[in-house]
Parts: sequence; structure tokens; C-alpha cells
Amino acid sequence: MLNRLRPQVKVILDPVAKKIRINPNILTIMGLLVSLISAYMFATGNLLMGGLLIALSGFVDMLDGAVARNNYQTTKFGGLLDSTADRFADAFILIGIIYGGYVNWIYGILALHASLTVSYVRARAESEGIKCNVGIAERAERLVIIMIGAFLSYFTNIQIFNMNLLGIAVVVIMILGYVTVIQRVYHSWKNLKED
Ligand SMILES: CC(C)CCC[C@@H](C)CCC[C@@H](C)CCC[C@@H](C)CCOC[C@@H](COP(=O)(O)OP(=O)(O)OC[C@H]1O[C@@H](n2ccc(N)nc2=O)[C@H](O)[C@@H]1O)OCC[C@H](C)CCC[C@H](C)CCC[C@H](C)CCCC(C)C
Ligand SMILES: O=P([O-])([O-])O[C@@H]1[C@@H](O)[C@H](O)[C@@H](O)[C@H](O)[C@@H]1O
Ligand SMILES: [Mg+2]
Ligand SMILES: [Mg+2]
Repeated sequence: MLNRLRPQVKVILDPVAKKIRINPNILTIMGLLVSLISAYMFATGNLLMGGLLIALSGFVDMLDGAVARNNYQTTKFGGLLDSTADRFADAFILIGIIYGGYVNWIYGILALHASLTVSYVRARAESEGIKCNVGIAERAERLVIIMIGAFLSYFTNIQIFNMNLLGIAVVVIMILGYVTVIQRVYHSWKNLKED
């Protein structure tokens, strides 16, 4: 869903990206390091910074591709590095939230499994030659849901089923993640069943 905003983001980001003379792969690694710091913030109970650093990490993840495209530096390896870094960033953030005690570890592990499987199905489908960027909880949605959960947990003490709103956010991405896996498998079946 949020991927539909790419054209609007492009209008804002491209003028900035054109001026940046950093190798996109370095930016990708920088974004990954920001997600690691975000995880540390969650692990040590700093929800506000944890949420803000998810935003910054996501911004850098948007920027690395924009810099690559606007400076004619896109590479196949860069694309692989970007996707791989995203898997590590997803894991760092969820492990930080689990370690910080904001969600029962089983929900956190399942949310991580769902997130990684969403991306795996897409990569596996692409290896068979079909596009598969479909589903209700792609990576941008998952990160925004966690960000919102972190900020709401920081500013309020609302509890649902004895969980703060960050824990609820993790449960939400666990559920929506598995829904997205089903959506992507079904999408792939529809496009591959003739083969
Ligand atoms: C105070 C600071 C600490 C914090 C400041 C933060 C702000 C500066 C930023 C604020 C923006 C922030 C809210 C945005 C967060 C969104 C983020 C969580 C979502 C991230 O989605 C990922 C993003 C990029 O996806 P890709 O990596 O797949 O895409 P690209 O990198 O462009 O292309 C990959 C492609 O490029 C080539 N390449 C790449 C790397 C490389 N090294 N070499 C290469 O060659 C190669 O070809 C690769 O294949 O996805 C973007 C999706 C969508 C556009 C996101 C839109 C988000 C939207 C702006 C946010 C909406 C906000 C939300 C409704 C409300 C926010 C919640 C509130 C509580 C904050
Ligand atoms: O949305 P999602 O499929 O979970 O995750 C996506 C990966 O499948 C894709 O390979 C990558 O380029 C995107 O940046 C994002 O990480
Ligand atoms: Mg990127
Ligand atoms: Mg990425």
C-alpha cells in the first residue's frame, strides 16, 4: 500500500539525492546501522528514540535507492545488499523490542518469522519470473505500524490484553504478516499455475 506513495516520495527525494555523493552501498550499510541503534534503544527502554530511529533508518532505505538511480549508480549487487540489509534491520528491531520486554517472545518470534517469510515469498516468486510486491503488510507498512506503536506507548499508558501498544503493534504485524504471506502465495499460484 505505502509503496503507492513512491511517485510522491520521488518528487521530494530526487532533488536531494542528486546532490548526495555517497556510494549507495555505504548508505545502505548506514541505514542498517541506524536500525541496530534503534534496536538498542528498544532494548534499553527508550521508545521515543527507538521509533524515531526506525523512521530515520527507513528514510535512509528510501535514500539509498534514490541516490543510486539519480547518480546512475544502480547495481544488481546494490539491490541484493538493500534487500538483505532490510532482513537484518527487521530482525534487529524485533529482537530489540523482545529484549526490552515489550512483547511476549513467542509473538515477537512469530512476527519476525512472518516478516521474513513475506519477503522470502516475493524473492522466490521473482526467481520464477513474476512480480510479487502485493499484500497488506509489506515492509513499509510493518515499520510504520511499529513506529506508531512505539510512539503511542511512549506518550500513553494504554494497555490492551495486558500489553502496551508497542506489544499490540508486534502482534498486529504478526497477523498481517501471515495474511500477506497467504496473499503472496495465492498471487504466485494464480500467475504460475499454467507453468
Ligand atoms: C529526527 C530523526 C531521528 C528522524 C527523522 C526521520 C525523517 C528524516 C524521515 C521521515 C520519513 C519517515 C516517516 C519514513 C518512514 C518510512 C519507512 C519506515 C518505510 C521504508 O520503506 C522502505 C522504502 C525503500 O524501499 P526500497 O529500499 O525497496 O527502495 P529503494 O531503496 O528506493 O530502491 C531499491 C533499489 O535501488 C537500487 N539500489 C539500492 C541500494 C543500493 N545500495 N544500490 C542500489 O542499486 C536497486 O535497484 C534496488 O533494487 O520503501 C519506500 C516505500 C514508500 C515510498 C514509503 C513511504 C513512506 C511514507 C513517506 C511514510 C508515511 C508516514 C506514515 C503514514 C506516518 C508516519 C507515522 C508517524 C507516527 C511517524
Ligand atoms: O515488502 P517486503 O517484501 O517484506 O520487503 C521488501 C523486499 O521483498 C524487497 O526485496 C526489498 O527490495 C524491499 O526493500 C523490501 O525489503
Ligand atoms: Mg533502499
Ligand atoms: Mg530496502
